[in-house]
Amino acid sequence: SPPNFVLLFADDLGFGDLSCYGHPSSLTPNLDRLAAGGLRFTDFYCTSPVCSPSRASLLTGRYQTRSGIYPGVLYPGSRGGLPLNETTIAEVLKPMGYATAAIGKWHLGVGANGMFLPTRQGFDHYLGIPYSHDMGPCWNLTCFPPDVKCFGLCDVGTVTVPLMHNEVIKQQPVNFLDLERAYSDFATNFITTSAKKKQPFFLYYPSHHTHYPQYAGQGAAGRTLRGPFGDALFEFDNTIGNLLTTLEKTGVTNNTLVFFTSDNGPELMRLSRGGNAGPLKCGKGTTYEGGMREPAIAFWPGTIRPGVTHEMASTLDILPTIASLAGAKLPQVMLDGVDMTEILVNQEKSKRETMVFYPTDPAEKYGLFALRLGKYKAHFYTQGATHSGTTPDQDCPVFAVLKAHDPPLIFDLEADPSEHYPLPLTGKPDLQALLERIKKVKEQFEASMVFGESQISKGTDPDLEPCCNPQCSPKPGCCKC
Ligand SMILES: O=[N+]([O-])c1ccc(O)c(OS(=O)(=O)O)c1
Ligand SMILES: [Mg+2]
Repeated sequence: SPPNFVLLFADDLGFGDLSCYGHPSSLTPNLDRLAAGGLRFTDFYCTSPVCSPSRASLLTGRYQTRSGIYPGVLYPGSRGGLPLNETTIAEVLKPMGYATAAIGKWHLGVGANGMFLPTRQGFDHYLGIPYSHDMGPCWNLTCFPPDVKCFGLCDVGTVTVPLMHNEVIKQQPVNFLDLERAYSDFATNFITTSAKKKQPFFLYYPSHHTHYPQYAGQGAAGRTLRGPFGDALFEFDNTIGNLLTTLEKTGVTNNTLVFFTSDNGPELMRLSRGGNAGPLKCGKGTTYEGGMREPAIAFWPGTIRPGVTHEMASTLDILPTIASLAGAKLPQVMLDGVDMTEILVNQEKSKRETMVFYPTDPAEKYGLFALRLGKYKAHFYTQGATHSGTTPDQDCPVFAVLKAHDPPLIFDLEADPSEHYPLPLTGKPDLQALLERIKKVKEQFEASMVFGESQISKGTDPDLEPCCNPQCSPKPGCCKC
């Protein structure tokens, strides 16, 4: 019978944040269990150093430049969103009879009359906050029990954060202390209902954890050595435990692929309340490894043998892989992802030889900033980012201005995963040959790339911000239910 899929997507979680990736004080027993019983990736990439573009690529198998989710991210009042003519993983699976649900952070558009929401993109059910939970004032909201206010101000001047059920606002502002329990119950009910009906299901759970401002309810707050960030991560891990228990109870564990990864690198700017990129350079907002190499785990007892793979793979590859495993038709569009079933099932080599790195704000005149070819990473442009500020590495903060490199900086990521030691190209014939290959790959990629109309350049309209009592005034403060 066709396999079920559970796609777990963390927010702003770094390559070094999980206990099974070496973090000394994080507490992630369920993710560690997935890693021990599944395939842990060491070279897995997202496609953008920030949220919305990365999520667009995950759900479509296409770079964000093709679907138009660039530059930057979507906001509560954005006019644009993931174009409805893009085919999401949910839409690939619906014709095969799958039940589909999305729970958590959408961040691919709300739009007029909720036209871009998950229920319009192939998901039967949605419960969540349609964008980052800092996109609304949080200084007066409770993030930890009994009444510890959230850290920082978040975005003042827009509506408070809404919890939506399908296309209806269920709560505004959301109560962060009850949120994870609501997500967990919604998810376990969805799994149980589908399993009882013997209907194959796709559960997409893009958690808000561990995005700023961190929050955690009873049972997670104060439970980890790592403090607030660790408690938020522990709450996410606990929900994952609930999902695994439900898969067991409903007897579908051996017929379900669980895949975990994260949307972009950690916010180093939050100091000890931020994430950790491990040995990788910089973090969120940059095209260094710390901004785009993510933790990733594939779990499917009886089908995927436990182990670690160093093969290169990406969020782009998840749609083609799920389509192949479900026997579903691929969308007839230019896909950038490749099927990685052979890596999962036979620990084969990856079909992916290259990975392209776009910055937060891609532009046709610059094109890709960096690319990886085999073990080599070439940077044609480098730039720091606000989200990667406060680290001792002077390449990471926003005052590390845009710099072109011709010839590109080239690193050997197997000998030097931290991108410390650029290879000396002069007088080395074999490196000159490598440089030529890299330039050829870049040319071919850029020739294939057609930038779709920017959805984010359509701007924002305050009237489009989700408001639970739209007739009220004065906006946005009156939107409370
Ligand atoms: O890249 N950005 O321009 C950007 C702006 C505001 C955010 O809150 C943000 O963070 S994100 O939404 O979690 O990616 C990113
Ligand atoms: Mg993010």
